[in-house]
Amino acid sequence: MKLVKIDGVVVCDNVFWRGYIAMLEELPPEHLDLIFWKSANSCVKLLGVMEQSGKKNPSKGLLQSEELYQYLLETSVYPREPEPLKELRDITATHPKAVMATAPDAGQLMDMLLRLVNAKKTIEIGVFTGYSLLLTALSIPDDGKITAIDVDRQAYEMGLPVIRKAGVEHKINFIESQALPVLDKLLEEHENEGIFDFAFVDADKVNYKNYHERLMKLLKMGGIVVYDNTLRGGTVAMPEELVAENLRENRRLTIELNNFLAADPRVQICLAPLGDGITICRRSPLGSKGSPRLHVSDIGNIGKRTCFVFYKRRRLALGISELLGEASCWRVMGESAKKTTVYKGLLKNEELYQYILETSVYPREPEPLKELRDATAAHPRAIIATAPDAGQSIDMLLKLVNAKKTIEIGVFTGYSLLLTALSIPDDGKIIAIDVDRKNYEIGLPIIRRAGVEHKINFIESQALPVLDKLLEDHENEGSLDFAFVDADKGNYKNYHERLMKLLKVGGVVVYDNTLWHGTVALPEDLVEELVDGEYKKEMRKHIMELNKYLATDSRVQICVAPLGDGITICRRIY
Ligand SMILES: C[S@@+](CC[C@H](N)C(=O)[O-])C[C@H]1O[C@@H](n2cnc3c(N)ncnc32)[C@H](O)[C@@H]1O
Repeated sequence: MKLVKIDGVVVCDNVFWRGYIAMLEELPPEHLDLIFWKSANSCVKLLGVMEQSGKKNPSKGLLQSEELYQYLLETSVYPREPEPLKELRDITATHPKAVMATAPDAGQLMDMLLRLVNAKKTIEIGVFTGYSLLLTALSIPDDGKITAIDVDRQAYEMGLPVIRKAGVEHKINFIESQALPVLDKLLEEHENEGIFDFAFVDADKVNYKNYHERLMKLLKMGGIVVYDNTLRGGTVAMPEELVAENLRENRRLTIELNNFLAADPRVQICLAPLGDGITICRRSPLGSKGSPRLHVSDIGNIGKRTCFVFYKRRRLALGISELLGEASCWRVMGESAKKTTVYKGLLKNEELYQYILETSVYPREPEPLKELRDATAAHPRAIIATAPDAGQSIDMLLKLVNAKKTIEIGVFTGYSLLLTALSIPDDGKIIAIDVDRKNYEIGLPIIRRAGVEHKINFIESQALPVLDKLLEDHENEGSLDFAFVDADKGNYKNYHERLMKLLKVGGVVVYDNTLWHGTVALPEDLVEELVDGEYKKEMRKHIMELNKYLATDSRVQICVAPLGDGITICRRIY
């Protein structure tokens, strides 16, 4: 590791997180004002280490820099945070354990999910001062109900005056108790089975799997459970010996949970690096698309343990989730780590990104998509393909809006197109537009073999005239359930204006590359002009403009997630 001090600033070249940690331990604190860190993918990363401690919402350390996290909060989250939530966040900041509160960026995604499933009956395990509870209460309708459980009423009482003032206390049934007996009590009444739309779990990690088992009965099909802290400050991707001793047990439990959820065929999942990492699980029928790429032949219990019996590539494997340690579970369901996905640099290190891919994304990626990803890897511009982690969230969103009619702007070799085609029903339709058919033809044989070509209407054209043509026919207004935009950044705002007419109310549009390798949070003079054939500086300007524009557009609810190269999810409100 090379450390150089220039004008009081410590500059460190080619350090991976291993060196980074060692470096922080070695250096006296007065040297830690600014560290520039040049990583393998030639994107300069800026770490404001000392500044972090003074922030009201310091990042939980998942992203490439504190600046990127603050950019996300200040551009997209805070401007839309309802006043009572902000007040509750400020009160919580005075609590000695303020770090436990749900992060506002994770909160914004939860709000989106609550509205997408039209949540009315929800469960919250782990209330603390009530940030996620209040956001849920503000999101659900006036006759909605939240069963909120925490062992400690004192912290809840810090937030209670704000909840009262916001006029939503009547939606909350706060129970001061251990959560397990409350869930078991609910399950004694058969009519409670399958009646909850949504659950949020942010409590004792040791019980997450027990909560999951109960929630699989309490949630309705299509209902959502969100688990918090599933990336644990990134420690899940670190070798144990590099993790502070007091964090090891939670790291171990989190790794176990992640493996368990990745193998659970009862849910479709998405692991997103928001807050401290959240895992979204959508309860779906056994054997449906989006469940692990394992053929589940049986599911049952041995004693209190849940067992999955599955085949993989014609070999029978018996995976007893609770009996398997992380290594053996991995062996049963893991993919060998082939790097066919280009890391876009948003997270604190590539290891964390690979962890998400290998734990939650690749094991569930349908075979044709994997094939298309491999075929794309040989393309000289493979970097522009939609990232599989972003793809997994798109698949979740498609399901949540029951998408049938969709549009895609920017097809390239067809990764996002194929995943959409696999996700929508057999009579679903996708209008897919790209100026270049040649690349689409790389993926086409795979799309054909997957038996989904009939859902696709590929149009080789500039996208704007196609959208304008669609809008000439009034019948097309409000006809689309979903749109994915991943093309020329300079036109995103033009696409948005058209899509606000073509999408139905409640429909979703996802924009790709909205964090642009993290350069949105870098000073302009640190951004390289041209990288891998992309005009970084110019695109950054377009993207930053778009982010500001979307943040103030009242026609949509938004959520920015650092998946792939950053995606912005917009749900049309009116
Ligand atoms: C980032 S790639 C799309 C990646 C794709 N979503 C995937 O899953 O791999 C961008 C694509 O947008 C196309 N494109 C650029 N400008 C366009 C325009 N004005 N209209 C239509 N397509 C355009 C490019 O040809 C390129 O294939």
